[in-house]
Amino acid sequence: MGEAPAFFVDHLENGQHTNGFGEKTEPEHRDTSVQIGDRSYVIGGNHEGNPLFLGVQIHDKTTNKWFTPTVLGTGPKPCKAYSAIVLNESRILVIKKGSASDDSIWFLEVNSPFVREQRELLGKEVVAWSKGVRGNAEKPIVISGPSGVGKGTLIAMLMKEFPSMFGFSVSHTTRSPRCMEENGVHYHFTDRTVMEKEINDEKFLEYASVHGNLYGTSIESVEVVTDSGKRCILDIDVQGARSVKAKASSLDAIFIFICPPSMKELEDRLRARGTETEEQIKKRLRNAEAEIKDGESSGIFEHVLYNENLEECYKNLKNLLGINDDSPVNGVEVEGINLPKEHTVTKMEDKILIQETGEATKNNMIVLDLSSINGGAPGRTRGIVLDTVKSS
Ligand SMILES: Nc1nc2c(ncn2[C@@H]2O[C@H](COP(=O)(O)OP(=O)(O)O)[C@@H](O)[C@H]2O)c(=O)[nH]1
Ligand SMILES: Nc1ncnc2c1ncn2[C@@H]1O[C@H](COP(=O)(O)OP(=O)(O)O)[C@@H](O)[C@H]1O
Repeated sequence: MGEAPAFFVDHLENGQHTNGFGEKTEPEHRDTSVQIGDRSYVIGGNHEGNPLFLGVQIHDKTTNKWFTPTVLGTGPKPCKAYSAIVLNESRILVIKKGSASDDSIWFLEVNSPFVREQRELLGKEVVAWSKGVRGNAEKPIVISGPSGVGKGTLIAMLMKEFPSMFGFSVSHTTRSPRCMEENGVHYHFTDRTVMEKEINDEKFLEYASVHGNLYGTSIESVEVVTDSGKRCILDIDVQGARSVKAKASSLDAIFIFICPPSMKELEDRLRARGTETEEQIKKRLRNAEAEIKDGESSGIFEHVLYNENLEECYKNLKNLLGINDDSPVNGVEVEGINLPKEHTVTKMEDKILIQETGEATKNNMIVLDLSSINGGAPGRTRGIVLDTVKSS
């Protein structure tokens, strides 16, 4: 603290603070800086010597002092170069150049409500990272698997650990409620005639007859989750998954199939659960063989998880969704934003124009529309709308 890092002295001498967007050019490593009020934020290098964390340093003009703030949230890993631009007095957009497609847009919050609250709480200077994700990138998750494999258990674990991140699409069914099942929470329990009428009225995204009962996902049940800003989880059978996948107008979802370690174990779990009659158990086990075969070989499911050890399977599910133990707050795996390695950045109101540069380019432009961004630290900044404008 107090001592100016060498790179920044250089940078100030270069006088590159014209439009709140700065960049220092060194062959191997580039740092960037932006100015908000009396403060300059330098982004680059490592944070306090940790090679896994991108560094943040602050220079306060009024005191002419340097300091390293406490950095909250899982931030970006260092890379060779960054662009940064001030969005408003509380947020800096940081773009990693040429980095992995799901890791290029970040927000450094320097004076957001969360940062102010933490600053007060901790009694020191605080900034916070939040990863940017595309508005349409948080794909719904379709989970299928035979009865008793553990779908409900895994979904309940996700929802419990990440209540603000995931929402369950509550299906309609004509089967009777089990004890402990609540109408509107586990299922919308309904009559066959009512449900058939609603299916005819196009109120359902998909439906199927499973183990002798009708099950279906109403459009409304998915909308309720999406409107709440959460990522929708659907627990549906293989037929339902197939029809969701087949419809072009349907959900662009991630399809996961859960497999049991063996038929014997599946039977043991179903019996131990004690929610079905002997006849129902037999029917479910008969159907399970075909479901597993379909799940593993139909091409519907991009991911097959084996639920032998529950904790292990849950960990694998979280990994698959991009949530791991190192990033408990930052959420889900999303479709990334592929930024050109060489580019310039310009801000026009709520839009960020990223213009591809360099010899071998076609001068395409990427437009980030930030007018609908939401969320933020702690967690992701969602709602980025991205458009590519190809030069003719
Ligand atoms: N197609 C479809 N299947 C569903 C829906 N809701 C549940 N299912 C499936 O129906 C099957 C039976 O579900 P349930 O009676 O709750 O029994 P469990 O699988 O043993 O918990 C499971 O394979 C569920 O994935 C739905 O809305 N649509
Ligand atoms: N990996 C596991 N090992 C042992 N029992 C499990 C495991 N996963 C789930 N269970 C148990 O198996 C039963 C069926 O799980 P459940 O989540 O109801 O399955 P599904 O929703 O797929 O029908 C439950 O009693 C649950 O506690």
